[in-house]
Amino acid sequence: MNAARRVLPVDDAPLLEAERLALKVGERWLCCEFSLSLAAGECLVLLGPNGAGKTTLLHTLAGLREPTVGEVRIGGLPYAAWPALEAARFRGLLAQQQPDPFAASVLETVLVGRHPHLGRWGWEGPQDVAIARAALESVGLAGFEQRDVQTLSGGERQRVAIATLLTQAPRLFLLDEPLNHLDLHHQIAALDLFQRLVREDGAGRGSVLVLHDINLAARYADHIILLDGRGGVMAGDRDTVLRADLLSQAFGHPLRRIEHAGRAVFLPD
Ligand SMILES: Nc1ncnc2c1ncn2[C@@H]1O[C@H](COP(=O)(O)OP(=O)(O)OP(=O)(O)O)[C@@H](O)[C@H]1O
Repeated sequence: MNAARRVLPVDDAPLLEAERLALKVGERWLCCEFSLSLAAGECLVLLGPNGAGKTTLLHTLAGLREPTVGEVRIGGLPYAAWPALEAARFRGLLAQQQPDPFAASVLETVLVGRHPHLGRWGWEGPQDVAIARAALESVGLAGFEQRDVQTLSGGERQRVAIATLLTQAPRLFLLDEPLNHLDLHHQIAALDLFQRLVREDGAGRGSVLVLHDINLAARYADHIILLDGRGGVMAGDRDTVLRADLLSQAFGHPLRRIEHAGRAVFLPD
């Protein structure tokens, strides 16, 4: 092995760090300076009203756009230090939309997740197919392999997208509205699945989720970043940020907090 080759990631570094980050689109500041650090085993949820900047922030954390101010690091190093394929094995993004311009089978679509892992010639082997099949099974889509993705329902297509990300098998999951199109059962199943993966001992995984449901955020998040849509950011542990007054201000609608079975529930007035 070439001794000069950089070893990624840095030992014991947090999965994800943002230092003194601030984001601007056009003339508008989406968020003022804040910092975050996500360790293995943790889940961070991004909350805020429409247009507040959640997707822009997630894409910045994914390395798809430069921060206006500050720095993002994964595994202890800025994206510029990561070769693209190694970064794709470390972090994976579930995008908000899944465009399907061409006909393709569900299995072919899910196998796209293996690309960062393939050898020089880019052929998928039996092991890659087995990983893809296991991912489809874990989202309840065993038996859908040969279906054309263009014929799927919205919820089925979303679960194919989740299976594609599982097939990619990154350590850091970045999920933009992963519950889009999912019914209640599949919403909980998807969040439980990612929680299990993140909490698995020794796996070194973590997750960042954009959610619209405050109660699901209260149930699954360790940390919350709440964008108020006016450039304000509240970042911290779940119980520090999930306060009725802060949420009411950010969403522009009064909310009340109720304790039920040891769990905080937020109800709109
Ligand atoms: N290239 C751009 N030029 C101008 N404005 C932009 C650009 N990209 C994003 N925006 C604006 O930045 C704001 C934040 O967008 P973003 O998609 O990050 O919001 P969001 O919180 O994810 O919203 P939603 O909950 O509706 O999905 C929006 O008002 C959007 O119109």
